[in-house]
Amino acid sequence: MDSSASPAAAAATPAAAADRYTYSPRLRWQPQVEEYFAAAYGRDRFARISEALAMVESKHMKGVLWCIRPHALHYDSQPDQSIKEVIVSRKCAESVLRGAQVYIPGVLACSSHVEKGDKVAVSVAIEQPAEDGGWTVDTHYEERKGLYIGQGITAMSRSGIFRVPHGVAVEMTERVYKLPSFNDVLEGEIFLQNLPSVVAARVLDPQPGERILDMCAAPGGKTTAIAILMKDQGEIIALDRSHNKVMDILKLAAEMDLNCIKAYKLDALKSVRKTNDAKYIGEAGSRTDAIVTLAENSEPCINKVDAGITNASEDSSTTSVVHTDNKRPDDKRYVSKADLRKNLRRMRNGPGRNNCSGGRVENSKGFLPNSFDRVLLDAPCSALGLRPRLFAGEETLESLRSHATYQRRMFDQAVKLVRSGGVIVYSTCTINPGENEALVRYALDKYKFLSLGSQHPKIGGPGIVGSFELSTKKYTEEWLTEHESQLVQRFDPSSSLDTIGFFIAKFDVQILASHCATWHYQDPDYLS
Ligand SMILES: C[S@@+](CC[C@H](N)C(=O)[O-])C[C@H]1O[C@@H](n2cnc3c(N)ncnc32)[C@H](O)[C@@H]1O
Repeated sequence: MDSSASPAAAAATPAAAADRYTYSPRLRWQPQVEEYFAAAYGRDRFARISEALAMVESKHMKGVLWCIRPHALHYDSQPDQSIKEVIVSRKCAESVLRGAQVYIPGVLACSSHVEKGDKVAVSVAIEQPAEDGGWTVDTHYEERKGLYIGQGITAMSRSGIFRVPHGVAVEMTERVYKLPSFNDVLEGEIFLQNLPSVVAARVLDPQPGERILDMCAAPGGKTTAIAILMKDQGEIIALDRSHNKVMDILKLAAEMDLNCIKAYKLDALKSVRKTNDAKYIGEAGSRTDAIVTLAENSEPCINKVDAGITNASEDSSTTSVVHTDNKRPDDKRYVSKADLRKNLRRMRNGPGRNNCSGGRVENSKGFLPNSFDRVLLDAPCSALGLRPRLFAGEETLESLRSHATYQRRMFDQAVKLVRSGGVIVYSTCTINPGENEALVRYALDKYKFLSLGSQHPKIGGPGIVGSFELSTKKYTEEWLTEHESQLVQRFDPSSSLDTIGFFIAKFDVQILASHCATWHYQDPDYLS
């Protein structure tokens, strides 16, 4: 925070002031990234996407579309007084645009002589290109035209703002986006979600009684949407690697009175349980390997166990005995009885909130292969579809590629965990084809038993066709064929739906006839 900084003096003429106090930011990208996206989308479409990303998306509620546009705000300072202004950081501004107040850590600069209760114009300082080729934030930046986000009343004087570490600095009274606040409105009754997230849960098409894995679940928006679609019957395992975020999932599930959700802290990259027979699992390029493991070491889903063999499971004779090597009968491996008992206790106690006691969350050791009917991988990503975004220059081609690598590793886990005949839904909130279409390409090329399934509802547009080759020819990225592009859905922020940028692919897992017998064990009809 630069306490000595003072924003530039007010614009000289009323016309210049009117021009300056508008909201029309230009999103900046790293040049190579800009080239890459221009190649994927075409220059004009990418310019429109870029413009849309800097704006707040429309809200959809119960079929009602709240279409919002920034409106011009007349900043009326007292006659004969210079404009009093507060400059905030980009992150702070992105929150303010979504309805937050200006908090002290977000204030970068403040006009001199600002007292508590003064009306101030609030503008944002965004990274500008620096001479060394990097980016710099300049609170004195003279041309802060089009970076005005509203006005408010200061909660303390200028010296207070730079002395006190926390708290509200400016209570916003006028915003360029007039968004209704839903804070604490109908708590537990409604949970606001963007349209593509709701669509992703529906595309998964979870059925009551099924066992679902939500690999990256926090804060639980899609998890709870899935639970509602399942009428709270069945089991949803919701994972996140962050303890506090798992708490958020459990809190949301409790608020919404959803009992079929079990949330665990687990790194999704380790979500396939390491059993001693891991060598059978193989690199799942071949489905047969994975299925052999299931046949020998199946962990039926809890609801299905409930349907028929609950008490029998407590009998030690039902403990799964796994021969890892036929030539060495002594070398038997047992799935821990303690784990089994713990699972049974959990079944008796009921799922959901019981997982959360005294602010602690359960860790999970992972899950057995082929043990889920459906898997949702709402992957951590570059988030280049989230709006409003005021700067995108921090992403490089290398950082985008590293997101893609991470997602592929997670997808590999999803493939191992889903059962034959099951479904995987992969989604991201980024416009980056490297994390979307290129992931689909990777999946279809690597796993021949996967195919793209048709999606319902389908309201997004098609995927991107073709490939990208970096001019140095060291890097090529393959996207989709024309046919495949029609099966995925892409939410383009610049389209008339006016949503965040989002991508959804649905994969159907082929049923392999030669292993049908394996699935009887998991079939609820068979168990009951
Ligand atoms: C896109 S958000 C998920 C949003 C969520 N599905 C929803 O609808 O509310 C991605 C989540 O992945 C989690 N995450 C990132 N890396 C992870 C990992 N290796 N294992 C598990 N969770 C991870 C992050 O903590 C974050 O909460």
